[in-house]
Amino acid sequence: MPGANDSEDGWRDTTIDASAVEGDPERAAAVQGIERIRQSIDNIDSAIISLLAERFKCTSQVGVLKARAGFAPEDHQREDHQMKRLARIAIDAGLDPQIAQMYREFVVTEAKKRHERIAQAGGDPGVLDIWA
Ligand SMILES: C=C(O[C@@H]1C=C(C(=O)O)C=C[C@H]1O)C(=O)O
Repeated sequence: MPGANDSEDGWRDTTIDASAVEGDPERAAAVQGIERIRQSIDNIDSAIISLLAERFKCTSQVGVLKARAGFAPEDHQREDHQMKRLARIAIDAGLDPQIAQMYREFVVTEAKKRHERIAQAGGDPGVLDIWA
């Protein structure tokens, strides 16, 4: 396909910028549309990163309370509840619930790793590079 290259990681790759237009009006319209949508994608990514920072601040605070009270990092009953809840929310929102599960697995696993580090430091959250 014109304009597509194989990238190092094996994906077919096209850099979408003015050079991708190649004098073709259909491509020019596509590039314009993509650039407009990318503004919203960037805004969404900013919001997600800010929300993740807040989530990790919260889970680290839970980690401190757990470590000081002698509780283990994991609570599988809470995780089961979250799994079911997020699957329902994803389906209602029109999102593949597998994506919600991948998100949940990622954040919960990272939260528990931080709980372990806090517990090993005797409940001191300062052990984390940054608070989150
Ligand atoms: C943050 C907690 O600790 C762990 C991490 C969880 C999370 O990231 O949401 C959920 C359950 C626990 O396995 C908690 O118990 O609330």
